[in-house]
Amino acid sequence: MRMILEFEDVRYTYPGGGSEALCGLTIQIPEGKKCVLLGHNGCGKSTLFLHGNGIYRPDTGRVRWRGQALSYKRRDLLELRRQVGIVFQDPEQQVVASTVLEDISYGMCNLGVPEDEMKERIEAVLERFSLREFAERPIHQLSLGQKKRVALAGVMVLAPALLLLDEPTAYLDRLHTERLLAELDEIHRAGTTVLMATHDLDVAYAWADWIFVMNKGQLVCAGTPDEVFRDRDRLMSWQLGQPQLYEVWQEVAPLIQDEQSMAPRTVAQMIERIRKIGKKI
Ligand SMILES: Nc1ncnc2c1ncn2[C@@H]1O[C@H](COP(=O)(O)OP(=O)(O)OP(=O)(O)O)[C@@H](O)[C@H]1O
Repeated sequence: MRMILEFEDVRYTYPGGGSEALCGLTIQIPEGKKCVLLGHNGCGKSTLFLHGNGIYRPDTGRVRWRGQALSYKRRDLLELRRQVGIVFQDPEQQVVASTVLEDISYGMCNLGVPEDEMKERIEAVLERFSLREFAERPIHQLSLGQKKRVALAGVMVLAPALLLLDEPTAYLDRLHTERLLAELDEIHRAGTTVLMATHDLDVAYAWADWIFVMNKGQLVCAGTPDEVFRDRDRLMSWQLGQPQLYEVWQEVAPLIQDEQSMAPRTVAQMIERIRKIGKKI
């Protein structure tokens, strides 16, 4: 597995912030995966992201992009930020211009993308994120969910190699959560590595193919969803639990004598497995 972004023993304390936010964080983000980052409030997820595109610089330790230690020179940082896109938890932090169109153009203007190419990319992104009808709309007239889409579109228009998303499903209803996950699948299929921080264990379980768990500024676990969610006591010690579907399956599998090692990841998959076994009985 090739690593796209790596942290090696990174320590970071916010100026005047008291205790360390990252306490020797070592993590390797594999290229081409759909990754999820779990961890309780304040364990350092956002701080990791802000180191990932060089907004913050470690006090000690190293961050590597595609095997190379980050350079913090202005020009190198601009290039890094084109490749590592961050979608913040709160779109108000991110969506800065007065209309959707202006906002989506903003990053490309900063990078000096030629006008023709800019137009092409904007068209593609408006289409892809179903934002055409909002293009001329003042941002303040949009709902929170719509602002989140604009923030994602504004990052994706730069075609990053790695997309870091901070709690993208927070405050979204079920339909919009499913729609977002489908869009992230699409983004991933088109070649972008995705790392999503979330508190929603069910979303993590249904969507991720690789999961990281952070606790108190360090990485404490990494693996497939099945590996990570197996040990309930360990998860509880990090103030996490198990996804609902996984918990239900632990009870159901012995009853229907399903011995496959992989648990189902969605309700639809679980129903299919139960039906199959039912037919045999
Ligand atoms: N600007 C700041 N100044 C001082 N301390 C900060 C600042 N931002 C975050 N911290 C502290 O750094 C630690 C890590 O915070 P961070 O926001 O990275 O956690 P998180 O895992 O993203 O949390 P959440 O799940 O609540 O979003 C926390 O103790 C937090 O209080």
